[in-house]
Amino acid sequence: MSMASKSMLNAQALARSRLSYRCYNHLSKIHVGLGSTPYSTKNSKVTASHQAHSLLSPCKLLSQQKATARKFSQRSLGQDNLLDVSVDSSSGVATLKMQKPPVNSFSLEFLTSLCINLDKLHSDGCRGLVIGSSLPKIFSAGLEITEMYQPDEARLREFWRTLQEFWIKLYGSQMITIAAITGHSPAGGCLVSMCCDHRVMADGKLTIGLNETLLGIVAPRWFSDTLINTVGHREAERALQLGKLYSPQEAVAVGLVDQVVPLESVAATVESTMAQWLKIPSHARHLSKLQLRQPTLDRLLHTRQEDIDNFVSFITKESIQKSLGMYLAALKQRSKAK
Ligand SMILES: CCCC/C=C\CC(=O)SCCNC(=O)CCNC(=O)[C@H](O)C(C)(C)COP(=O)(O)OP(=O)(O)OC[C@H]1O[C@@H](n2cnc3c(N)ncnc32)[C@H](O)[C@@H]1OP(=O)(O)O
Repeated sequence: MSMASKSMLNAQALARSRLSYRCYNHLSKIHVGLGSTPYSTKNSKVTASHQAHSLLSPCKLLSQQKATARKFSQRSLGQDNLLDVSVDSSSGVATLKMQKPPVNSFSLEFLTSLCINLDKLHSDGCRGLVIGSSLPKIFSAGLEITEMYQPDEARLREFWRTLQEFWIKLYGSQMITIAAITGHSPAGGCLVSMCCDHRVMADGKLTIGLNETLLGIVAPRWFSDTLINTVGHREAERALQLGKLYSPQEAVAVGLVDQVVPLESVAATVESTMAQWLKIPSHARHLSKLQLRQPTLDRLLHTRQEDIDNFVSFITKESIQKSLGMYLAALKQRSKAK
């Protein structure tokens, strides 16, 4: 490598480390210790495997080993039972695959794991992140409905806080984020996709959209802001009210996704898109992203507690619980009938 390109890389690395990352700073103040505090949960404890992950520092470590690194070697960060995370040591691009059968629904444990892994990849200096799914035909079915149905209030609050946190981390991420949408992506699944900088969706009988009204619930302001920022105000008005689930072709037509390709081409398309984005100086790219996204992030950052209170008071209403119960029963019925 020439001296000129070395010093440019150094300057970029320095700029990255100096960049005052408002979201992360803010979050680390608000929610320190997410990675180290055992989360007692309904079904399990989330910590052991995450702490094992945090002993590794693949991006930094491996960049020092550049001379001996094989081109495109994949370094697995291991798996917890919910996520499969690996890092390409030559590019610093991480791939995070959701693997929570049957439908990658976002429970408290799952969201906690996602937050911890995002923090880890960010602090390891990863430059890019591909979010995908290991489950065929499913990106994510959105929020785990049983978290909201007949809930324990303390857990419900933690669930919503962790969802907020995940959104804040991902929407403002310093990494280049690309969603590889190889399956259905309703509600929270669509939200996660929209947080990414670029969305590649597989063609076929799949759907994506914010369908909350179909469950009788109302997407909070930060969900709708994210949609407005993605597809524009008018399209968002219709989509939110109708709970519209778009086909891949419809989604690309309104800009909800950026590319639709055959399923077998999703990985290659994501890789070539990432390669293009990686050519842009990282600090300039990230500051440009924040210029557009920070006002939306700030709106939630300034009202997090109020948003949790609103959510809890809304979701625990008898009428809303009734709607959720009916929706869950219909899902189960449909699943049984298959
Ligand atoms: C103020 C509140 C704001 C809330 C904001 C966000 C809301 C959300 O994100 S709510 C979640 C909304 N999600 C959905 O409406 C999606 C529902 N699921 C589906 O449409 C389908 O499951 C899907 C198209 C994703 C996949 O279809 P299939 O592959 O055919 O799977 P099945 O439908 O047979 O489902 C298998 C199994 O999973 C259960 N399931 C599905 N989605 C959820 C979910 N979101 N939460 C919990 N459980 C879910 C489904 O009932 C089946 O269970 P079993 O009957 O036990 O097999």
